[in-house]
Amino acid sequence: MTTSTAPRDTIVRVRGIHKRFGSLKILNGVSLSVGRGEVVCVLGPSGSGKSTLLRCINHLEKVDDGLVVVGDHTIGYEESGGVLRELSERRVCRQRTSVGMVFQRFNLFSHMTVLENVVEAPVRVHRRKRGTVEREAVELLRRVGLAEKKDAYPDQLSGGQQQRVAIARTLAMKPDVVLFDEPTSALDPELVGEVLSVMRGLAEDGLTMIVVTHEIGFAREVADRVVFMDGGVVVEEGAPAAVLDTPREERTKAFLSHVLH
Ligand SMILES: Nc1ncnc2c1ncn2[C@@H]1O[C@H](COP(=O)(O)OP(=O)(O)OP(=O)(O)O)[C@@H](O)[C@H]1O
Repeated sequence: MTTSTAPRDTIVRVRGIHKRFGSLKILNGVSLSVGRGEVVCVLGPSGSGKSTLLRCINHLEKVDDGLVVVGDHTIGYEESGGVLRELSERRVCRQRTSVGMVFQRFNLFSHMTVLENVVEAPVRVHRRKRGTVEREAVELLRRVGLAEKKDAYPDQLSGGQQQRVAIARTLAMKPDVVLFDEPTSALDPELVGEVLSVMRGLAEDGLTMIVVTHEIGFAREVADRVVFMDGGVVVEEGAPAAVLDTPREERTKAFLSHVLH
């Protein structure tokens, strides 16, 4: 958490995005700005569109309307002569590397060691030198507390350890922002704490994070801002204490009383 009150550069701008699946409207004009180094936790009931929002931010889903700007890039588009043109899938893939994503299911490559899992994408996608990437990967594994497991295979690790490797793998791409989609929901309860503790450390180190979570305690403690979504819109947002302890909107109150009791 950042205690400074100085204004921060905005790194992510989500502008009025709409997304439907068939006749179902899932996002109905969501806007969100995230400052560099800011931690934003997104809360809301099941089906409110939280995962879809993250998937639209990194263009895993294409929006029907609206724009997502990360740093200098309008995700999925390039500007030429004041006109936005859609990028080819190959170029979107490269652009997408500025937006890291940690999923509920970590899907590590089972035939690769922990170190190989972390090194694979920077070498393949960014075509960086393996030696340099390996040194950085060991440092990242140290950061998530798993340097001693670098030669292990995923099935030799607990779920919590695999998720920590997945976090290191995401960081290895040096993203401008990391999206976490319920990163602890698939874990046994006793393994949740170790992943949240790694995420808390990354927040303290100044990583820009958007975290969809049901962990209200984490949101209260680590978030700079909490965003409450329902029905595909942002219902309320603000400092964690304001949204969680003195919510203004009835829908936020109803959700919190349901999850906290
Ligand atoms: N690819 C898809 N095709 C059709 N419907 C989808 C697709 N992806 C999501 N949906 C639907 O969109 C709605 C919102 O889903 P989303 O996963 O964004 O919600 P959520 O707020 O993250 O919920 P949860 O907390 O349960 O993960 C759900 O009703 C879901 O079934």
